Amino acid sequence: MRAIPEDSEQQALQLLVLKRFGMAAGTYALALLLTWITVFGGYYQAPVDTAVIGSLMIVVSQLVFFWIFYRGHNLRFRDPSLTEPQVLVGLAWLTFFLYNLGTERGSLMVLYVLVLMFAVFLPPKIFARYAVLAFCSFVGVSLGDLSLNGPDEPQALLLQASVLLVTLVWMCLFVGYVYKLRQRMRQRRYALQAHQETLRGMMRQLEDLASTDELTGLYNRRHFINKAEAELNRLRPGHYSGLALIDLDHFKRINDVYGHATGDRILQTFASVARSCLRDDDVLARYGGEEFVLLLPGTDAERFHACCERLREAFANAQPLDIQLQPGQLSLSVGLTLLSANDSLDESLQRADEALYRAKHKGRNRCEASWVTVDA
Ligand SMILES: Nc1nc2c(ncn2[C@@H]2O[C@H](COP(=O)(O)OP(=O)(O)OP(=O)(O)O)[C@@H](O)[C@H]2O)c(=O)[nH]1
Repeated sequence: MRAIPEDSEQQALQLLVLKRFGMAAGTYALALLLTWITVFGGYYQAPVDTAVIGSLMIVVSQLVFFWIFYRGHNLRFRDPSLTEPQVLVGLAWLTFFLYNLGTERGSLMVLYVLVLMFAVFLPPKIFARYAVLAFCSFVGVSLGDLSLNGPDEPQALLLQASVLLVTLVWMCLFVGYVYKLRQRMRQRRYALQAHQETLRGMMRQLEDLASTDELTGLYNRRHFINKAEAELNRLRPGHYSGLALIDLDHFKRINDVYGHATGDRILQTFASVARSCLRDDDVLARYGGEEFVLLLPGTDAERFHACCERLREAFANAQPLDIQLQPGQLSLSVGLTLLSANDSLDESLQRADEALYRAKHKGRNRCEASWVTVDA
């Protein structure tokens, strides 16, 4: 298709519209067949030229519609199916055909129903307008014929007009019913969409709850493991991510001296200090108790070490509100390592843990590294 709609929704709509056009074109093909059956069957009372004109009307009008749909010009209109113009063309052609058919037109007036079937999804008022047009066209053509050729079975005309009237009234009532049904279905769809939106929101909340540590608002251990595994799978050879275990020093002492609530506030202080030191892509999680774990995607030994040093210093200088701490009371130790492709998360955590142990052993408040990687 040459006219490319803006998004997939428009593409789906255009596909639907083209399918409907295909149905209309198929119906016109049958109409063409009928025209020539009446001609060859000897029922067609006008000169054959008029049948040729009628057939050309069908072919040309369908080519024009096809061109409009093919180029996507129909998308500019409120109803991209162009139902009303199509029904108008259908009614015009049918009236022309029935006029030329002569007295046999009564047996083919049912074709008005066929044309109006394409309008059943229009609002009832608009449908009724086309039903009235169809009725007036048929009666007008029949009366015109009557006045030109004299009264040829006027009772038959009355019967035909009555049958058409009853059929069209019934169709109008049916269209009203279909319209109400569709409105009800649309309302239900909106209600369903609203429910789905609420459910999606609840799912998001649940996911947040399941992946977040309540006290610090950082990711929890389970979520970190998932993220780290995903990062490991993404890592290409020759590229590294930093992994660090961070442990607050002498935290038991802080709890003992200032109380558990203050200890909690200091854990929260660490979380906010760390957030301000890190980028959005960095993953920081509470690993358990006063231990945290950090994953820095796409880094190297030097930059990762510098980042952890920055974090250590920022925490050492932090001043939690309403807590009177002695200078140097806040400190942390870090064990660093690098993750590389084909590494195992367990082994890299083990390396970071060994480095952390060394940092603690050497007097705390420092960063120690285990740079041995599987690439090395
Ligand atoms: N306030 C508070 N304390 C916690 C929490 N989770 C763990 N802790 C405490 O953190 C302390 C950790 O103590 P240790 O494992 O002995 O470590 P530490 O005192 O920091 O000593 P080092 O790590 O060797 O420097 C324990 O007293 C835990 O009770 C928590 O959520 N809130």
